[in-house]
Amino acid sequence: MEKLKIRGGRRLVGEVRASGAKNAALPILAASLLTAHDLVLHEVPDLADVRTMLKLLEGMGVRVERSGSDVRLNAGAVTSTVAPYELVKTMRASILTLCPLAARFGHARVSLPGGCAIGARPVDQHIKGLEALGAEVEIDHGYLNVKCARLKGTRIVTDMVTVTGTENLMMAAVLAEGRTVIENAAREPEVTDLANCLIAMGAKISGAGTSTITIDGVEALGPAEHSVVPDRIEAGSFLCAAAAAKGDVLVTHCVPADLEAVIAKLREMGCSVETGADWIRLRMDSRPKAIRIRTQPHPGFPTDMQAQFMAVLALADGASQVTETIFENRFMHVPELNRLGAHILTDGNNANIEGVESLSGADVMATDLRASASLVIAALAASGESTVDRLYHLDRGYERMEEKLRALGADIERIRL
Ligand SMILES: CC(=O)N[C@H]1[C@@H](OP(=O)(O)OP(=O)(O)OC[C@H]2O[C@@H](n3ccc(=O)[nH]c3=O)[C@H](O)[C@@H]2O)O[C@H](CO)[C@@H](O)[C@@H]1O
Ligand SMILES: C=C(OP(=O)(O)O)C(=O)O
Repeated sequence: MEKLKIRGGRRLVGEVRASGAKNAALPILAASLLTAHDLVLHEVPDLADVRTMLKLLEGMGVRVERSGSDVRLNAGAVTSTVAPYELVKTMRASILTLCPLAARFGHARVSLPGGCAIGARPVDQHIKGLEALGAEVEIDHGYLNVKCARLKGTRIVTDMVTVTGTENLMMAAVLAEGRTVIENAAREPEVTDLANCLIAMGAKISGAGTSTITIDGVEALGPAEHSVVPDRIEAGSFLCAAAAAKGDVLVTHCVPADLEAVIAKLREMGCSVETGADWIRLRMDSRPKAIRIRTQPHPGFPTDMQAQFMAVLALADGASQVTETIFENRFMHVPELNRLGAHILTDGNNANIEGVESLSGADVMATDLRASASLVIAALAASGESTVDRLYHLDRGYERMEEKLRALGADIERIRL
């Protein structure tokens, strides 16, 4: 068992580089199934979720060569179109293999991901869209079974904005016959990054990054090389760490335009934030101001930053309100933040945060990926020692987080029990 031991109260000063984005790397790795040719990727972060996706693809017969953050994939000799429960249960993003498999091979058997800590997270929009493209989808024994001839382009309007839903359907449509239009599409930068990779493979896609994506299907895709976009959520997490613990931190290898809503809220809290072409510098020396946050699909404030902001707002001068509109159960960090001395009350999807002057170290437990980052941030700002348990959540989505924080002056170490 591994835990993080953090002695808080140190200012964070220095430079930290964001890794490639988990949420872009995962769909792009799945996109390798769409071609018999090599897909060469750069900036693939070394994360538990990436390792799970590579294991899933290898299990299907995809050849994977990995060297640091470079990965070469070849799905020229796929032997299985099954995504087994044992892997899917550890990573919901496994559902992203569903549409590439159906589009290229005409069949797939993918375990239903099921609910998770932050909410029920159904995949009905993925299924509905794939059916509209002409596939037959059946559920048996917890698996989605898909059969289809060549998919046929159509107009799809999703009931809500869904990120992996948009990505999955875009991957189905690239090999379909004719034109597909996805309305109410997610506009997240990771959707655009996947589209850019697919375009490099020979797909015909326009409108990615807007709510209408148009795809003209092609018969086959070719080889490509692509660099995964920087992780805006990791970058934002380091900015929150500096806002909570105080200091002067420069985050490099990031896209400030992808973090507009986050930067606006950091400024509203009183942080000094400067940006350049691919960097963000945050300076903070005072107590944060209390603010209101409402999570929204991109370009609104991201749900994946909600927990980390709550750690900062726990220390604000005054009362803040956070409303979570995307996931029904994404406040599990609240009782743990309260163990560190925060005063947070939740009521449905609202959290009221009565700012306190200081937090104090405690033993806390991570419940999901961003909740773990939130606890690390709070512990960095707290006086005394904290431990953060259940690190496998953190390791799903942060590459060498403790090393990167140590380089900024944090007193943090991973302990093995
Ligand atoms: C791997 C990845 O990229 N994960 C991100 C992705 O998750 P993910 O793609 O799973 O999240 P969605 O955008 O699909 O979910 C948005 C909302 O739609 C609902 N929904 C979604 C699909 C569906 O078929 N039916 C349905 O009801 C979900 O339960 C949720 O309430 O976007 C989320 C929202 O920005 C982020 O928090 C996750 O980090
Ligand atoms: C919720 C997240 O990931 P996933 O969709 O993989 O659970 C996340 O990245 O914050």
